[in-house]
Order: sequence, then C-alpha cells, then structure tokens
Amino acid sequence: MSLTLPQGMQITGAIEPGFDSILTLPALELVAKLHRAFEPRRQQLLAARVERAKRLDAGERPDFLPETKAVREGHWTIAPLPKALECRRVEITGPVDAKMVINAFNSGADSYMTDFEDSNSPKWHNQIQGQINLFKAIRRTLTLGQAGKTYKLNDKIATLQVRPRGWHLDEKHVTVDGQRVSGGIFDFALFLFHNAKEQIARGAGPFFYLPKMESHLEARLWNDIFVMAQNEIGLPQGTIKATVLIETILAAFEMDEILYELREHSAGLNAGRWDYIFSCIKKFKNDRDFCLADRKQVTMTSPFMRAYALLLLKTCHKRGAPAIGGMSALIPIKNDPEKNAVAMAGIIKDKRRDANDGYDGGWVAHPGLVDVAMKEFVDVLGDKPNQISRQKKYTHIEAEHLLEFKPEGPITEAGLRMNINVGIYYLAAWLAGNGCVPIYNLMEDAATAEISRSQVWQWIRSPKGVLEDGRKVTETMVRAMVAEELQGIKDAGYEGSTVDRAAEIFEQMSTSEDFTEFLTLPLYEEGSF
Ligand SMILES: CC(=O)SCCNC(=O)CCNC(=O)[C@H](O)C(C)(C)COP(=O)(O)OP(=O)(O)OC[C@H]1O[C@@H](n2cnc3c(N)ncnc32)[C@H](O)[C@@H]1OP(=O)(O)O
Ligand SMILES: O=CC(=O)O
Ligand SMILES: [Mg+2]
Repeated sequence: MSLTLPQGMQITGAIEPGFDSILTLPALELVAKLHRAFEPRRQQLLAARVERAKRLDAGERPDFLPETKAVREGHWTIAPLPKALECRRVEITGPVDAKMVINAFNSGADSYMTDFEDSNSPKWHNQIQGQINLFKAIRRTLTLGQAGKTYKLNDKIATLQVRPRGWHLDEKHVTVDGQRVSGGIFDFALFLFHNAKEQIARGAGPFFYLPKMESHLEARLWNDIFVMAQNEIGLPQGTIKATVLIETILAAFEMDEILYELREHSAGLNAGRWDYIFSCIKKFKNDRDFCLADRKQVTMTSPFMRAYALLLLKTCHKRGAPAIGGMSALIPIKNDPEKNAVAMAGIIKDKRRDANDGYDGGWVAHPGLVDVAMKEFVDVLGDKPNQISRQKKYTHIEAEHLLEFKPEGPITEAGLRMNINVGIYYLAAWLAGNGCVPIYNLMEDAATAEISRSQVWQWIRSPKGVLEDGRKVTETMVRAMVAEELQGIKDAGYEGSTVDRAAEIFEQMSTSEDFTEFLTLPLYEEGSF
C-alpha cells in the first residue's frame, strides 16, 4: 500500500492494513510542520542536557534557579480545568494494544492514561496500531474477540489522557528533510489531528501526559508546540491540557516554572517515582558519596522521595493544579491469596498516604487495583472531585531535602542478582515488542528496568558499591552473574528468542565505561525495530 506523503517526508515502516487511516496526508503535514518548526529546539535542549550532565559529573549540585525566582514567588494559578479533568482520583495506565485499551477504559477508573512511553515498546507496529486502537475506541467502534471472550467498551468509560514519547526518542521510521522526527511530536500530532475535535464533541478533550522533562525550557517547547498545533487544526488556544510527570531530579527544582510555562495548558503534575529514582542515580552516578541501597529499599518514604512528593503536592495546590500520585509496582497476585493480601495491603498503604497528604488522585497498573485505590481517595475526598482547594499545612522543603539520598544500604547479592535478572527479562520482552511485564509479581516497565541497570553500573564504580558481606561489586562479578542469571532464566523455561541478546546488551550496558543515557536508545537501534 502506498501513501501520499508531504514534501520532504519519507516513511520506512511497513504500511499494514489500516495504517493509511492514521498516516493521512493532512495528519502527516502537521507532523512535518511541527518538525520543521521545533526540531532545532529539541536538539538544542537535548544538547543542554548533556552540558548540564557534565557539570553535575564535575560536582555541581542542583538548586532552585535564581533567574526564575519571580515565577516561584509570584501569585498566579494555572487556567481553570475542564470539567472532564476535575475528578482524577484513580488513573489507570497501560500500553496501547486493543485489549488493554478496552479493559482500561472499562476499568471503573476516573481516567485512563494510554501509554506510548514507559509501558510500550515503540515498534512501528505498536505505535501506529496503538493510534488506530485509540481512534476506534474514542468513536466506540473498537471491539476484540480473544480467547473466547468478546471485548467492547462500556457506556461509561474513563477520561482519556495520552502519553507520547519523551524528548530523547526519535521515530526512526519517519524522516523529514532527511532527519528523523521526534517520537513525542509524532505521537502527539497524530493523536491530536485525528481525535481532538471528536473528544471535545464527546465532552472530553485532547488531554496529554508529558514525560521525562528536565527543565522548564523543555516544558516551554511543548507549550509552543501546543500553540502552533491548536492554530493549525483550528482549536481555541488553551484547549489542549497536559499533566507533566515530575520524574527527573532536575525538574523537581523547576516545578513552579514548568506549571508556569504550561499555565494555559496545564492539568497539573504527577509524581513519576520510578523514572525519578533512575534520574537521581543517573545524575549523581559519578558522585563518590552517592550510592543507593537495593532497589526494593528505595521507597516513597525514603527521605529524598518523601521530600519530592511533598514539594510536588505543595507546588501544585498553590497554583490551583491537580497533584497526581505515581504508581506502586504491586499488582494482583493470582492463585496465592496470602501473597495477594500482602500486595493489596501495600497498595492501600501507598494510596492512603498520598490521599492523606493531599494528593488528588493516583495511578494504578491494573484494573484489579481500581476499587482498592478508589476507596482510599473516597475516604479522604468524600464526594469532592479533588482536594486542590483544601487548606493544608504543607511541609517546607529545601534543596537539601531533595538531595538527601538515603537509604545507602543494604546492598545485597540478592538485590544485585535481582537487578540483573529483572533487567535481562525486561530487555528481552521489550525487544520482542512488549514494554510492560509482570516479573516476580511486580509491574516492570522501562522506568523500573532503568533503575535495575543503572544501579548495577553505579555499584561497580562507586566506592560504596559494597555488598553487605563485604565484597566489592566488580565488573567480573557482574559478568559472572549475568551468565548465571541468564542460565537461570532459561532453566526456568523462558522461551523467548530475544533473551540472549538481552543479556548481551545488559552486560554491555552495565560494564561499559560510558553510562548509556537511556536503555531504550540502543535497544531502539536493534535491527528488529
Ligand atoms: C513507571 C511507569 O511509567 S508506570 C506506567 C506504565 N506502566 C503501566 O502502565 C502498567 C500497565 N500494566 C500492565 O501492563 C499489566 O498490568 C502488567 C503487565 C503489569 C500485568 O499484566 P498481566 O500479567 O497480563 O495481568 P493479568 O493477567 O492479571 O491481567 C488480568 C486482566 O487485566 C487486564 N489488564 C492488566 N493490566 C491492565 C491495564 N493496565 N490496563 C488494562 N487492562 C489491564 C489484562 O489485559 C487481563 O485482561 P483479561 O482478563 O481480559 O485477559
Ligand atoms: O512514569 C512514571 C514513572 O514512575 O516513571
Ligand atoms: Mg516514567
């Protein structure tokens, strides 16, 4: 099948049946227009990340920006929220395949964040089929017959929000004037073009979640894209609404500024805890004093995580913006009621803490968690849609609290092996086209896998990377464990064909001198993508 493309655009991805309904000329013209207008700035901002990282490697510590003090101290709020985004007590998230889309819309959650990002492996098929699934779901025509079950949408469904890819990712199958387009702009523009007006007609709107930003200038870029896109397709300015994930340590120092940049388009902030932990490891990887304990010891009550969560909450409510909590990795455990009860108790504790702190809602990974999480928010909110205007005594947070990186121990052999094992499993799934998997009864996605592999890299290099039995974590130790864990995965019956390559990449990434900025960057260059 051949497509009519805008001048200067090339598409190398296979055009499967139905893809032409998304890859239409006017939709691609919007992609090309946004690319030409904003790609130089995206590249400048990515280069600025590299420069900042060099300064951090040299010992600079982040702080609140002197040049934006007036924004932090000024009296302003974000624009009023549309009705459809007032009540977000429980938001379910998940990748864009048809069954997930239908189940998430039907889950009983207030909102559904459909994910082209952390939980999605960005194969060309997944990206375009995902857009088709959303196009049909919005028009209530998405159905599926699978395993003797018929899937269709209920009359009442969750409010949709869409998470495009982060600034670092390209869409390599689409070039304009010989340059790859931004994955984020591609996902955003196609969704907006096809669905914005339909969503508005149905009482919702074009609502987005924006991932992995590191500065308010990156938020300004999204805002400028929104302004141009609204003009291009004839939407009133301010129609698009976006919630920003605060999931990098640097963005935590610019929360006010990020809300300010997007104030006409803002729908608040979300505490993306997993990427946040990863970002802390990445940004302080060369600091001899920085070294976090086993992954499972780093929780929302660890000092630096608690400070971040409380600052996000306070910042949002001061600006009339929703504060949405992140996701516990716990998921329902089938066929083991005792373990399942422990997992549910973990979810309750997590959501209860967020609701009592003052959060307006929080994320869940699985439909089986919606009711449990909902109860915790309803217990606190009663019949109110949110608690933005509730008068609370918010904790004062300083830079030093955000940088209190504890716990530092214990680091255990079991923790090291778990990082390696889960890392190999996850990379194998990602290479096979699945970006979110249950591993040892936890949700694993790109962000949790980033923690695993970056901890291994850092423990090898940090003088504090010492196991509790006194052995230093070394490259030789890790190489041996990669081989053993790979064998263990195979012995346990893993049949996927990508697991050897996954182990190879994991080993290379954790032992190479240079730290790989995002694990998805080299993975995306694999031939199968
Ligand atoms: C760090 C971050 O970025 S967090 C955000 C990104 N992460 C996510 O979005 C997590 C999404 N969650 C998932 O992908 C899944 O829940 C997993 C992979 C963790 C677990 O999946 P499974 O083992 O397949 O779950 P399980 O078998 O219990 O699923 C039961 C049913 O719930 C459905 N389901 C599970 N999770 C979801 C979800 N998030 N959305 C919609 N439906 C879901 C399954 O499709 C299945 O449906 P069926 O009964 O009709 O067949
Ligand atoms: O995207 C969410 C996160 O925790 O990372
Ligand atoms: Mg994330």
